[in-house]
Amino acid sequence: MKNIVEIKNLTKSYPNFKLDSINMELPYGEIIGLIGENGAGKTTLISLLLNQLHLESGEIRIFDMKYNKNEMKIKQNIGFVVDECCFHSCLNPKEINNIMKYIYSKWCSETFFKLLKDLKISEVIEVNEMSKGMKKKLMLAVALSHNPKLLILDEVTSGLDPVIRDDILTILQRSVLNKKTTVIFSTHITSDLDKIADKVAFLHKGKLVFYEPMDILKKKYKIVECSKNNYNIIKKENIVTSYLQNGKYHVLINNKENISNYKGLVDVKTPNLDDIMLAYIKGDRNYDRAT
Ligand SMILES: Nc1ncnc2c1ncn2[C@@H]1O[C@H](COP(=O)(O)OP(=O)(O)OP(=O)(O)O)[C@@H](O)[C@H]1O
Repeated sequence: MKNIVEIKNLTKSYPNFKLDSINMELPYGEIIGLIGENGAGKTTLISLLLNQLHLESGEIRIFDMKYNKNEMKIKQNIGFVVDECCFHSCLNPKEINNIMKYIYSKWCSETFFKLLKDLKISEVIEVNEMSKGMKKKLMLAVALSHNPKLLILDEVTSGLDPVIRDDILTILQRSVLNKKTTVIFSTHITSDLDKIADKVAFLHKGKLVFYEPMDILKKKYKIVECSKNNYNIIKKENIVTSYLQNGKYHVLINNKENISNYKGLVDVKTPNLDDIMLAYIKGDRNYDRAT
């Protein structure tokens, strides 16, 4: 099997939200970033991948297995970090190590204590004495200490200072290179993805807008800023989405458009992930979109 995870037509509904027919394949040894505005469905998708929520329809296969009969086998090979710290507040890392030895067959105390040292977490501080960032780092150390094939991380770098964030990104990259681990992580810090992601999945209102390799994304779009008159000279079939802000049109176009035709009439730049997300989200809100 060439994919570590296969998601087919995955759907989950709440009264005011639907994660809608998600299809994704996660290959071995890649880092996949999951982006989207607040409430887009990232945590819902991650919870489904961890079998913390029941899916309504569709299928998830991990290591070519489904959860219904193989939960233990699958979970032995997954490391995860979720938003809520899942350890009892009275425990310290030394005690957590003693518990994890019995939970994970491939648990490695040496790796765990080395990671705690690298991440500057004391072995004897109790969870209730830890800051939010320290709890995140503890969860990451646990997630990485049983040699997982798949890491599922919900906002692992949020609330952490830039130095620790950089250390974590390096640890993740190393893990992928050395062990062919696959990482899927949700984040609002798109610059972290610029540094390490192989692919990016963008969720918007429960739908997967795109799931693309980073290098292709970088070549696929341009952002054009222009007046309304000049907006009208851009070929409509090449406009992906657009919005009006501060009297200027911001237009996400696909790279087929020959921008040199409009020299001097529009400002053109290569968008980063934030620009692409903003264009989709604001364009969708119909901020006085040009017609
Ligand atoms: N238990 C629940 N009951 C009803 N609605 C829910 C429940 N959990 C999540 N939702 C709704 O599902 C939608 C998606 O939430 P989710 O937490 O997956 O978004 P997210 O992309 O992770 O957002 P954020 O970036 O803010 O963490 C939201 O509209 C949320 O209100």
